[in-house]
Amino acid sequence: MSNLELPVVDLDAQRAKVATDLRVACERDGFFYVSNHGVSESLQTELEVRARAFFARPLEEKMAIAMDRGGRAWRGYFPVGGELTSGVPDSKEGIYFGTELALEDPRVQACLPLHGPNLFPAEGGFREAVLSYMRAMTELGHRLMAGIAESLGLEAREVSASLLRDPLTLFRIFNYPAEPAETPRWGVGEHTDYGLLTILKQSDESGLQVRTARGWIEAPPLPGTFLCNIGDMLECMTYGRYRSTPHRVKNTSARDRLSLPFFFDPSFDADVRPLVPRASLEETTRWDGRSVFDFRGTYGEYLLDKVSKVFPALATSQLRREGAP
Ligand SMILES: O=C(O)CCC(=O)C(=O)O
Ligand SMILES: [Fe+2]
Repeated sequence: MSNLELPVVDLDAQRAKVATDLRVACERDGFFYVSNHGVSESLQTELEVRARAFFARPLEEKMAIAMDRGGRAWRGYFPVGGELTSGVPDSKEGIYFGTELALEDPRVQACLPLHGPNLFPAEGGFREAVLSYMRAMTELGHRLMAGIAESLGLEAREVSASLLRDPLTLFRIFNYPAEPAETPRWGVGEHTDYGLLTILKQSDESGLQVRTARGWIEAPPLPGTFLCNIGDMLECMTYGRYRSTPHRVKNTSARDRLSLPFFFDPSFDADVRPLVPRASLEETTRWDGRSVFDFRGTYGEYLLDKVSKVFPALATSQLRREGAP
C-alpha cells in the first residue's frame, strides 16, 4: 500500500476546472480529497474534542443515549460490536445523528423511519456543535453535487429537482479503539456507502483503506481537507459511470481513531434512476454480489433494506411504520 494516491480537488479553482477534476477523480477511484471547502476548522476541532470526551466516559453513561431509545428515528449511541456493516460486528462505537425534526413535524407524525429528534450527549454545547456542522456540511454537499452535475454535462437544477428536494443527511461520529495490527477484527468490514456522497473528517490516526483497480490503498487524513467518496445512489444515477468504491477500516495506530462521516443522500422519497446514458464500461461484480442497477424504487426503500441488515436486532422492533412516533 502507498500513501496519498488519491487526488485533491481544490474547490476554489475555476468552475470548469473543478468540474473536470471531479470527473477525473470520480471516474478513476471514486475517492478524492477536497480543499478550500469553507467549513470552519475550529468547529471541526470542537467536535473532535467533545467526541473524544464522550467516548472516554463509562459505558453506562454512554448508554443513556443508546439507539434503542431513539425509536425509528434511528439516532443515538451504539457500543463496540453493535453494528454489523458487512455481516460481522464492527470493532467501533459511535453516535448516529440526522436532521433534527420535532415530534410535531408531519414526517415524524407520519411515522417515517429515520426521521425525528436526535439524542445528544448531555454535555452542553454538543447539540449546537453537531447542528452547526451538519448545516455547513449540507451546504458543502449541495456545492459538490452541483460540481458533479456539471462534470456529467447535466444541469445542477435537474439533479436537484430529481434527487435533492429534501436531501437525507446522516451524520455519524465513530470511535475505533486502538488494536494490535494482528487482530483479525475490522473496524468496519468492506462495504460501499448507500447514498450519493460521503464527506469524511478523520482524526490524525490513519486506518481507512480503499479498493481500487490497482489494489487496496490507504486514504490517510490530510490536514485542511475532507475525504469524499461516491455512494450507491450516485452510481445508479450515473448508470455506472461513477462507481461506489468499496472501502474498509482497521485502526492500527496506538491511539483511538475518530472518524466523522457525513452522508449526503437523495431525498427519502426520491425515485432514483439514471440521469445519463448507460456507460460503456463492462459491469463488474460488486463486493456484495448485487448490482445497484437492479434497484428501482425510492431511496428510502433502498436505505431501510440496508439499515435493517447492519442493525438486525433494532430493525425488527423499530423499523415498522405503524404505531405512535
Ligand atoms: O471511519 C471511516 O473512515 C469510514 C467509515 C465508513 O466507511 C462508513 O461509515 O461508511
Ligand atoms: Fe463507508
